[in-house]
This record gives sequence, C-alpha cells and structure tokens, in this order.
Amino acid sequence: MEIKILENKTEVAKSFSAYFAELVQSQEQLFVALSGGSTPKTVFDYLASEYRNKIDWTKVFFFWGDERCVPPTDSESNYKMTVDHLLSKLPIPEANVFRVLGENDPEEEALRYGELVEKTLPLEKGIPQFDLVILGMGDDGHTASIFPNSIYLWDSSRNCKVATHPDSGQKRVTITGRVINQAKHVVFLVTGASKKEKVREVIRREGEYNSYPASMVNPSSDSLVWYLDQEAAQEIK
Ligand SMILES: O=C1O[C@H](COP(=O)(O)O)[C@@H](O)[C@H](O)[C@H]1O
Repeated sequence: MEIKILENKTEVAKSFSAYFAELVQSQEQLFVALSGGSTPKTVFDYLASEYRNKIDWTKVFFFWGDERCVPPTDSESNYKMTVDHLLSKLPIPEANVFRVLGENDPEEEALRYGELVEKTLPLEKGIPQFDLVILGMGDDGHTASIFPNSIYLWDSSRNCKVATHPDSGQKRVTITGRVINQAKHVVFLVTGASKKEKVREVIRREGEYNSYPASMVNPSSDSLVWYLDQEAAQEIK
C-alpha cells in the first residue's frame, strides 16, 4: 500500500489527476469505477479545468462503484454530481458513460448493472476487472455503499448488490468486494478531519478496524494508493 499525504484537498486533486492522466496515457482504454462524496467533487473540478484537453477522453469508460437509488436529476445522485463537475465539461462520448439507473427498482438494477459490468469489462478469474476503482471512505468507515452494519455484502458472490443507508434507509446499488479487489488499481480519496480516526484504524489495523468495510480493500494486484490531506492523516503521521 502506498500512502500519499498532501497539504489539502486541492493538492490531493492535483496529485491524483496527474496519476490519472498517466494511467490513461499508458493504456489503450481505461475502465474506471467512480465514487461519490466530497473529495471526488474537488478532483472532478480539477480534472475538468486542467485536463480537459490533455487527456484522450475517448479512451476512458466511466462506471460507478456505488449509486443512490434516486433519479439522475436528484441532488443525491452520484451520477448528477459527476455530470455537474466533470462529464458536462469533457469531450467524452455518451457511449463511454455507464450510469447506474438509480430511478429503477433497486434489486433489478443491481442485477442489471452487475451483468452489464460483466459483459463490458474484461474478466479475470471470472470476475470483471476495472483498470481503476476510485473509492471514498465515510466517517463510519464505509466504502462504496457497503456500510459497517452490512459488511456481509462485501463477500457476496454477485458483482453488485443493493445496500441500505443505516440512518436514512436510502437504498443504494454498490459493487461488491470481489469486484473492488479484482481491480488493477484501487485508489482511496479521503480528506477532512472527520476521517482521521478511521484512517488511522484502517491503515494501522487498530481498534475496530475489521468492522469497517474500508479495511477489506486489498486488491490482488497489490496496487492500492491512499490520497489523504493533512487533516485526514493527522493520526498516522
Ligand atoms: O455516500 C457516499 O459516501 C462515500 C464517502 O463520501 P464522503 O463525502 O464522506 O467522502 C462515497 O465514497 C460514496 O461513493 C458515496 O455514495
């Protein structure tokens, strides 16, 4: 595991964007699973303004690692956030964007999306292989939409499952552990002081770490990078 500690969210965005651009350049095509959350928003803004014309976006295929079960116009939608901050500003073909249909029945959509991922991506040991999975970590240690009270979803034999937010009861569609850990590269983007305790526990394997889904991320490729700002990294320095 590699840990990059940057000054602030903007520096995280800069550093990750440079890594992303290199990755696109090194491959003929790049299958990426995006996350929602606060840090990607800044990263997407940065990519859109600084890399709009520096990346061949026709080589990039966007999927989502998790989505809230709401229409694509809802302010809670991870897809909407990505459109507003990134996709609407890029010369990327519509056919390269594979959103989770959050407006559909959650169980049917989890099945459909899992099958879509399986028929579109290359398979490695029978499991769809993303080139890059981008993850966030919630203050409670959740990642994608696998929450601590439903950590069993991690080990599902399916590519996608329906998850339920523990407080709001909102349904989500999430990729499962087998897909995350099969990716060629996995990146965590985590910023802010509210994450510092879980960052320490997960990275140092301390306290209740094994009840946090984020601690199950361990790609078989061994390529795992944590992008942290100073605030999130306070307790591991
Ligand atoms: O609900 C979600 O939260 C996590 C973490 O988001 P953050 O705002 O606490 O950084 C995110 O990774 C996930 O995609 C999103 O749906």
